[in-house]
Amino acid sequence: MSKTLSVNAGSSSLKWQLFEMPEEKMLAKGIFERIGLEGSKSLVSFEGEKHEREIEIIDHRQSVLLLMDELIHFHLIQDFREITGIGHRVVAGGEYFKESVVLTKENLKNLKSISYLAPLHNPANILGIEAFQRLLPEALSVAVFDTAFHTTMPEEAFRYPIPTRYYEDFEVRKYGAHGTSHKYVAAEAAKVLGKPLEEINLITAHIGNGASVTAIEKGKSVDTSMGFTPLAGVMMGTRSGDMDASILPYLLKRDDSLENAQQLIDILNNESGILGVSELSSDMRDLEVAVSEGNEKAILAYKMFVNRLKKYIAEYFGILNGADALVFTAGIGENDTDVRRDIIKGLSWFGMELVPELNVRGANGIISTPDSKVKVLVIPTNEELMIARDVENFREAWFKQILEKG
Ligand SMILES: Nc1ncnc2c1ncn2[C@@H]1O[C@H](COP(=O)(O)OP(=O)(O)O)[C@@H](O)[C@H]1O
Ligand SMILES: CC(=O)OP(=O)(O)O
Ligand SMILES: [Mg+2]
Repeated sequence: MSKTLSVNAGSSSLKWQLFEMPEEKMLAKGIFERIGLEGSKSLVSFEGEKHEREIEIIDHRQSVLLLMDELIHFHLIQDFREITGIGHRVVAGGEYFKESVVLTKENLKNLKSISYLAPLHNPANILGIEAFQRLLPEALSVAVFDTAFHTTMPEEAFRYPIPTRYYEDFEVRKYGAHGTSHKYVAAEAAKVLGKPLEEINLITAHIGNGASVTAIEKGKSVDTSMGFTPLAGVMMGTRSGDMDASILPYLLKRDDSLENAQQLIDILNNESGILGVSELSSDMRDLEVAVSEGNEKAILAYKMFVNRLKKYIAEYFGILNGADALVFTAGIGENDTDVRRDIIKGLSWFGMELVPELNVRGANGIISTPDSKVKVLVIPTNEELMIARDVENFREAWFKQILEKG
């Protein structure tokens, strides 16, 4: 028996779970949410108890320090040495990391060199990795990549229609993200549907602060909405999603406050999406309060958000030549009944209809009518469990290696 800590740093949150492995017994879990926003808070739950406190959390660095404090404060561990394995979500692995790896010095160095593939995420992921390596130098430290699940995409999906040399010389291609989540919910959805994953096609919609839609054919990712970086695809909390690249040089010329392209990319990553259009907040809960008050910018942002999701979902019905089910997950996908209702309302032609009484917050399973040709499911994601499993896989190999060495 050993304790494994999974750390999942998202763009607006840091989620964690402490497991007893290999039993997969969840000992405690928590989330630091609305990082960098007003009203940030920490939630910790264990043994049926829930602890919530409002606390100003400026950035991911602070959330890592708070996590360390909370593990001791709530007596979840007496000593950090009880944690013998720690798994980190890392968003981008690029061409170099196609599967989970032990974070050796060499791997960490290579990881640092590809932060440009996920500028909002990889630096925060690395910050967590280094903080815990300092604290737990003996523990097995593993990186689990969002991009790994998407390595099965065919070339026609992952290439951009730009000169071939940009792919061959500079590895410009689609990598996708949220793969650990898409993979987890796909496997869980197959169980709910009572069909082998290898025999069904699914469209999974991971809608959190970052959002992506994936086309999954017989258990394999064949296309996904995020691209070279997690800036692409649907509209998000602070990210624009897809747009015409010609807008970049145009704005650089027109907007005197812009000095270089990087500044503009930062704006597309941090000041766009729901925040940029609503001029209010990046958080869907705040947006919906403003929508209910009749705020026009908020209403437009909401409509645009739903519109982009509908387009990708519809596109993937085409890529898959039909799907057995559409799966909603992540912060908005799991909790937001309005977003689910409005997406499905516009896609009824594809054979999906919701049962309003089933489309509730906290739903877990099928929420569509028995007659729906395509089932609609809500599956709470569990990236942390997937991460802990990968740590465990390495631990077995690691022990074997030690035994073999005698
Ligand atoms: N009850 C809820 N209703 C609507 N949206 C919610 C609810 N709970 C969380 N969300 C939204 O989920 C988003 C965060 O999702 P999450 O998956 O935690 O993000 P990330 O992992 O990208 O940081 C925020 O926009 C938040 O407003
Ligand atoms: C890749 C990505 O956007 O992740 P998150 O949704 O956790 O920000
Ligand atoms: Mg997330």
